[in-house]
Amino acid sequence: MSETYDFLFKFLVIGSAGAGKSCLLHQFIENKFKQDSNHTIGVEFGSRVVNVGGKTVKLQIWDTAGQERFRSVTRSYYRGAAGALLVYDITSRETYNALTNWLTDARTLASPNIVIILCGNKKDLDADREVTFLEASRFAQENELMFLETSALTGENVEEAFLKCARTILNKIESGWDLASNMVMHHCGNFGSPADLLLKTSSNATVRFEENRNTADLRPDARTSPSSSGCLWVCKTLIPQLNRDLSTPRHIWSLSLTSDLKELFTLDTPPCVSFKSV
Ligand SMILES: Nc1nc2c(ncn2[C@@H]2O[C@H](COP(=O)(O)OP(=O)(O)OP(=O)(O)O)[C@@H](O)[C@H]2O)c(=O)[nH]1
Repeated sequence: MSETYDFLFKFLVIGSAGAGKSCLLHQFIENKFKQDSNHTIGVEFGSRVVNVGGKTVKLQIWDTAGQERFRSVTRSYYRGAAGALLVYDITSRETYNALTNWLTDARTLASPNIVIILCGNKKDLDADREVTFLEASRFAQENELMFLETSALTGENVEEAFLKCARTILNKIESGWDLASNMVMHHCGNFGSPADLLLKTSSNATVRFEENRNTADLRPDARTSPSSSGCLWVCKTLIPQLNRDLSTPRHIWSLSLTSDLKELFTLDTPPCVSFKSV
């Protein structure tokens, strides 16, 4: 079933094992507490369409395993993320102490511009608290993070955390944040359907597709008419090669944009398109 939305953002939920990442995602998607949550193995995935400031935004959320042994797997999912919930458990100083490492991963592997909200989870267990609100809010301020204390159990601030992050990304895009000047979208993986690949750009942007050193400039006449949120490029209809090649595992291609990418990536089926700076 197809859904329509103005923007799609890839989100990550990162942080140490047991902090409550899977429960936060479950509360956000299902609106209830996940009983008997087990350790995540590798990566899990959920999505929800929300309304942010009058725009429809699809959040494509990747819940990563916090256990160290999955670190190399989860790291490969960071690319292309526009936002992240960085989660610690307020009753566990150990999970708080690990925040700097998670933050470094997010900013180096996703993007230095990634919008991050720090979530002090298990707010309902205030009596067992090991990390004060003040201490964490200072850490957030020093590291340019937004901050909320949440409870996946009661649902307190869960919706707010995701929406606050989405709102900040949207504000940045709408105030002309050029997320992708000199950026190359880069994919190495397996697509379900190339029809899902869409790019929104400003009306004067040009897009170049590169594959095995062959390049093809996308034709301006193949764009849909400019809308308030920019031009929409539907790559499937523009580049016949995409139909063939995007479903090949580990096929590598890239898209370069001259300017003004309005939307980071738009794919329904994971793994999604990601990008890197050049
Ligand atoms: N009291 C309380 N318990 C919570 C809350 N969130 C999660 N838990 C519990 O904390 C434990 C770990 O939760 P998970 O969501 O599985 O933790 P995780 O961060 O996804 O762990 P990994 O998948 O190993 O990285 C489970 O026993 C949950 O029931 C919360 O807000 N309050």
